Amino acid sequence: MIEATLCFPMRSRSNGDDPTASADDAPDEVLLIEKRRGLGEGWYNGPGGKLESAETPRECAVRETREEVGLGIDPADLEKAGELRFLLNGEEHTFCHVFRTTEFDGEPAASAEARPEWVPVEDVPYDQMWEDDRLWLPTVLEGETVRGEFRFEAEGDEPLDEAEFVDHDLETGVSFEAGD
Ligand SMILES: Nc1[nH]c(=O)nc2c1ncn2[C@H]1C[C@H](O)[C@@H](COP(=O)(O)OP(=O)(O)OP(=O)(O)O)O1
Repeated sequence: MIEATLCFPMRSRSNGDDPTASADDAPDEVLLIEKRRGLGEGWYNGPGGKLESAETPRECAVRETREEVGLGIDPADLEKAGELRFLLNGEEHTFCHVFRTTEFDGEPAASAEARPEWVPVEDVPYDQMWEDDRLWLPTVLEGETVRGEFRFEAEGDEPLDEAEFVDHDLETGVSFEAGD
């Protein structure tokens, strides 16, 4: 079983040039990446990746976001927003911790792994993402929490991103342990 993370940096568009903007405006843009290699290559997602040994999910999300798009994040500024379990042919394939943050340093820059892009929340390209994302990501981008299980079926040893998405269970408004 793979343990992995996804991180969704968010900002408020109106905090740019708009003189009527206030810092309290709800975040309405999310930083997505076009993934250039690995699982889900060619699709949009948040920065993220697999945990390295002795790393916590928070540390992994911070490291992957720095490596993939160059943003600096304090682990304490990550808000836990979801836990997703991906099953392939009935077996647990990946357990993914989802984080959201509005606090980060720097400007996103492309890397060998990822091309970053700020996207208005209402324009998230769900047709160019994992099929399960449309089920849980809108809730995460609204500031809520999710816990889900997503079942994929494949013939032979096809990877998860070539498998067929068959069904799911999803809960919203879940609580996570402090420090998760
Ligand atoms: N069904 C799914 N929906 C989704 O939105 N993201 C998924 C997903 N299944 C896997 N992921 C994400 C979680 C994690 O961020 C990433 C794992 O992909 P990879 O194994 O290719 O990791 P990386 O490309 O980051 O590789 P490393 O840098 O070697 O860790 O894919």
